[in-house]
Amino acid sequence: MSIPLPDSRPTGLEPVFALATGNGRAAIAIMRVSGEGSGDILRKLSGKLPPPRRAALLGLWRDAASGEDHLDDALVLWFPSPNSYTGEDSFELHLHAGPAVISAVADALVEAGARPAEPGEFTRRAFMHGRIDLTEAEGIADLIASETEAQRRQALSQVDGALSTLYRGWADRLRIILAQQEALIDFPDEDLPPEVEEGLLAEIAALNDEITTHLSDGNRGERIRRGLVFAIAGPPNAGKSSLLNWLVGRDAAIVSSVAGTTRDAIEIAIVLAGTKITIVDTAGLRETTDPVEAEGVRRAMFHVEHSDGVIQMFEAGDAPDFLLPDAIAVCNKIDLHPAPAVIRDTPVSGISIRTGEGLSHFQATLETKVRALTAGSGGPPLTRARHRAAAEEARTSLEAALRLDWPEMRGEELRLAMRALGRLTGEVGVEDILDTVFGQFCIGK
Ligand SMILES: Nc1nc2c(ncn2[C@@H]2O[C@H](COP(=O)(O)OP(=O)(O)OP(=O)(O)O)[C@@H](O)[C@H]2O)c(=O)[nH]1
Ligand SMILES: [K+]
Ligand SMILES: [Mg+2]
Repeated sequence: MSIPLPDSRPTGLEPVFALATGNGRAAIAIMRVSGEGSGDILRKLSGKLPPPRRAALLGLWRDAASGEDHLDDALVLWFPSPNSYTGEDSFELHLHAGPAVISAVADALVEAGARPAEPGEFTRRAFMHGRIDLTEAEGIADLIASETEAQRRQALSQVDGALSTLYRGWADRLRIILAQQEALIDFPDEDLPPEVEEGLLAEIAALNDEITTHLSDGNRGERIRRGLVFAIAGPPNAGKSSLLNWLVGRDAAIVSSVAGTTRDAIEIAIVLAGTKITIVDTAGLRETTDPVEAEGVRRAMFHVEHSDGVIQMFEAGDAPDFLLPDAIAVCNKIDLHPAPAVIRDTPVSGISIRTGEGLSHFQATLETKVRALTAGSGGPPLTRARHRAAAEEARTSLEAALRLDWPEMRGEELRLAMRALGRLTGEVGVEDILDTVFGQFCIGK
């Protein structure tokens, strides 16, 4: 016989509300309310509670009992705890999206005892009530912010628990390692065969290797999340601004025959190979006495150093002496002169922005580069500096544990590694970072 679950269970947090849909003209606006006492609020506005998780068309009043102030007729969804996004009693009102309707309903909710939600508060509550862990909450924020296929896929897999499963798997293994280490501490080594300690060290080394592999992913998850940056660099008049304009499909930067036209770096985002790419057009690199142009050159060098990739551009008939490491070499104006096929073993893309020759080949080269920078094998990639820091901390402690012979000290390092893994999923010691994580959300999520 199974014991029926209670209809709803109190979670102790005051009711909050927010618009879950965006501003601007729309047919429907969804107002979400969550927290203890949400049922009473819904009863006050609509006079009743609809059956759980079943859409019901109900009239809403400032006070349904007195029939005072009819606010709207809305589709209402009632989600009793724990089967809701937050894990709390909550409900949704699908309102007619007029600003006057929304503000009247918001006023009525305040009058009924709810307060406006903070950014990310619904998801924070979902985390607090154990509905999701911290990596899943971050995945939700990323999914809401996703603009490209690659971002969407990565965020969704994180929401579905890919990172969470990986990190929990490590924590489970470390828990067993720790228990074995405790046994070694409790029973002097003469009582235990040496294989026990050897096996334990092998386990620590294996876990350490996996975390190291996870960390040496070339930052692909972080890159997909924030997008890649490619700088176009080269001498004045190579056609850098012309190439930017071609890539973004509009006249974004000034093109002229005057060498030194571009001074400020011009950054424009496009989507290439399903990935967000910010293209940065920079000032032509040359010695100059003009202080404004010199500042432009300094900024160009900064972008070359801090981008994920460089498109090194030059004119046909004016090949450079050296190529930047890993740069895509592009020779422009092949309508005027032939391009070299390679420079120092690096293949060169010959193009003419004027005639269009070679441009589709160049674009394919760029897409290949983008894929190479974001492709990876094996498990899900970490997607935030926070993940990297905690995984690095775990690795540092595991490496220390491998070096230490004294069981108590090894045990201490293993416990530190355990803490670092717990922080990844938000199980331990994360109070100080919650504001940062959830503060990045929009209001209403
Ligand atoms: N013949 C020919 N001229 C081109 C081609 N592409 C660009 N140009 C011309 O080359 C000149 C310089 O182009 P820009 O795009 O301003 O060059 P840039 O590298 O941005 O120059 P700076 O900003 O001064 O460093 C302009 O007059 C363009 O019209 C091409 O494929 N063939
Ligand atoms: K120019
Ligand atoms: Mg330019």
